[in-house]
Amino acid sequence: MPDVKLTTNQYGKAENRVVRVTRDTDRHEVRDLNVTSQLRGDFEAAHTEGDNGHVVPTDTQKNTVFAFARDGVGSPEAFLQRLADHFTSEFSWVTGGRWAAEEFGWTRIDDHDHSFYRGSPEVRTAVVVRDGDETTVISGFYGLTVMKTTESGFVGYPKDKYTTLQETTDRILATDIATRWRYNTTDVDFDKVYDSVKQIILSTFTQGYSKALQHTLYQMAEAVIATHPEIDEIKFSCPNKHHFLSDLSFCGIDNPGEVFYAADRPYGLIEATIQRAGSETRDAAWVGIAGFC
Ligand SMILES: O=c1[nH]c(=O)c2[nH]c(=O)[nH]c2[nH]1
Repeated sequence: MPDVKLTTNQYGKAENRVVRVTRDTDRHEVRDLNVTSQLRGDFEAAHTEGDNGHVVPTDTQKNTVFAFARDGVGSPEAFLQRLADHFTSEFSWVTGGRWAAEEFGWTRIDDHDHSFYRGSPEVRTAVVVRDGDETTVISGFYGLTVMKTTESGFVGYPKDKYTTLQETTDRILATDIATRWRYNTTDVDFDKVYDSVKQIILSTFTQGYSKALQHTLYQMAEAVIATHPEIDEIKFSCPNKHHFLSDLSFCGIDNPGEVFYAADRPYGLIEATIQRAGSETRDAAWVGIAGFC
């Protein structure tokens, strides 16, 4: 046998689809989550000896998620922290873990009391990483598709023999916003800050002239960090959903920026992390996030 040792490990139940209906009154409320629970700690013997004495079953983790939902869910970030508190206090060898959730938004149909449609374009995300006494909360969303039909351009880039792109000062800017932001505290009204960050991102997208998607992402990040002292870092991953002006000259028709061909691939992929100057990093908390953010 080669000389090996166990290094990083975590385990749990992935993608527990929990739908919590609050029906204290006839006007029901819905929270619809996809929750993943993973424990970290002393699981050495399970791997090296097949000794399951420390292995809280993934099935138990799943049951705990559903049992906790019975007491109400609240924000996904608060729910995940309750799970973290439980597993790290109940089992002495569980020293931390990673709890993640997606949340799907439901909107009332005609303001109806108990009928909804999947009304939120974006999927909300939350991650809680517990390491001993340290808790890191990362929130975000993906799938928020936005477009502005002018006030965007792209000029001043280097040109070489492979460059065919024409400079433009009037183009469509469209993207699917994926973003995650890291809090420097757990003392947060997470639902309220989520709504605020989403609104800041959308408002910033509309404002002013975009010199590039990179420029716009940076302005969104600056605005979020300026408004929210509890946020130290924000990441974006945004495809540049190209809209090419359709050349109608073949049949003698002009096209003053009105008919576009929406290409689906290839697409530019613009990704950036913007951090509050002087703030501490928590790079370990980002491990496990698929892709850039
Ligand atoms: O906003 C843009 N950023 C780029 O980096 C880029 N590259 C490109 O061809 N078009 C664009 N647009």
